[in-house]
Amino acid sequence: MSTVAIQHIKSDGHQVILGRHCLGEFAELLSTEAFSGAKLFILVDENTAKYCLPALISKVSILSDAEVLEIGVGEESKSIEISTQLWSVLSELNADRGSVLINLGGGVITDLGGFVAGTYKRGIRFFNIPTTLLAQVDASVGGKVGINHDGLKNEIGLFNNPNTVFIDPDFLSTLPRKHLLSGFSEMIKHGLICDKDYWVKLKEVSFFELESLDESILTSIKIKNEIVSSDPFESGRRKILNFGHTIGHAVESYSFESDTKEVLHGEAVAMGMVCESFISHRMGMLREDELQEITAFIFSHYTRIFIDQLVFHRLIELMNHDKKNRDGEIKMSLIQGIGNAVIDKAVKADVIIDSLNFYARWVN
Ligand SMILES: NC(=O)c1ccc[n+]([C@@H]2O[C@H](COP(=O)([O-])OP(=O)(O)OC[C@H]3O[C@@H](n4cnc5c(N)ncnc54)[C@H](O)[C@@H]3O)[C@@H](O)[C@H]2O)c1
Ligand SMILES: O=C(O)C(=O)C[C@@H](O)[C@H](O)[C@H](O)COP(=O)(O)O
Ligand SMILES: [Zn+2]
Repeated sequence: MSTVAIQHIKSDGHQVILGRHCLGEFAELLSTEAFSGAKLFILVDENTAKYCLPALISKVSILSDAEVLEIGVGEESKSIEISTQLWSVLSELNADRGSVLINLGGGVITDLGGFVAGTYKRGIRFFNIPTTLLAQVDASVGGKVGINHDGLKNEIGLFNNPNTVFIDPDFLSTLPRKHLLSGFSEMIKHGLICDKDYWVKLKEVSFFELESLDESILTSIKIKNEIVSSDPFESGRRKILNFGHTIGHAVESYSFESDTKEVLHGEAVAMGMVCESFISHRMGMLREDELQEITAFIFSHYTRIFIDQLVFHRLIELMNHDKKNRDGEIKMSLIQGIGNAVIDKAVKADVIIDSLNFYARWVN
């Protein structure tokens, strides 16, 4: 959109509103009868408190009276301990069923905040104001909320939609490049699973002029929104959004328990997409040249994550916990050519090991 007019995208019973200046609509909404007298709470982490909260309050002045709940930065905060602390603080501050939680941050804040809002007193209203690329194009939309548990990603959670999602790409101006790239990985996924033209366009994206990203942010939100609206509770088609995640989540979970340096969600998904493209090729669904095209593009943006061959079996153990599995088999979402995903494909451990070796040894 290289700063297109504000977009209103209808979702499952709520709206996603996108655009620079869209927060003016949030200010209007909060001054309506539906929110009159409601106690307002804003959930932030240390970075969004510093980089995003002042801008939010200056654009939505009613929020200057809101209670700010600040948590530590990073994936570790997506935990039952932090959830418990937030439930307690809400209770101490007399939050009632009419109260409202505003999640201002990346995917950690929107996943955790949506979970806390959905469970506190059996559910209070909440808004998402995503401030990372990853949360703007993926995490804030679709209603999957939750926390990690026993070292497993998103093991506990709900489907719980916000009242409205307000996406202002201006927030991205302070986001470090590694987090921009992490979000870009989910955009690549959107192209690979259902839009070949978009995949081709993404090859031209520049991170030096952030405004040039706006058009792609809109495309990604439309893709994600269309998929989740067609299958909100992931009984079938929605599983295509999990392409790259069977292996990606196992790598992230492994990074929690090992000395490996922290692996960001999008980085792990980028690795997962290379491996799962290899598996798609091995199963006769993806041509060799397409596999090479995907792999070369991903390696041109992301450095290789090193995982010792000796722990490949541990990754398989972690994959045995994936939510898509059935009948004791690892079930993956794969691609049948670029732009076309398929679901529920049973994949044997030896093929997964081969894909991890392909990733570890790939050279252009
Ligand atoms: N629910 C879903 O559908 C869904 C989809 C994709 C990912 N996720 C989840 O999202 C999480 C990852 O989200 P993320 O990548 O946004 O991580 P994050 O929330 O940890 O944010 C990344 C970093 O950016 C900082 N930050 C946020 N906004 C900023 C800004 N505007 N300027 C400067 N710094 C800023 C944060 O403090 C953090 O350090 C993972 O837990 C993943 O599982 C959920
Ligand atoms: O919205 C979805 O559906 C997704 O799968 C989007 C993913 O990018 C996201 O990482 C999601 O949180 C994964 O969910 P999970 O069910 O595999 O835990
Ligand atoms: Zn993801």
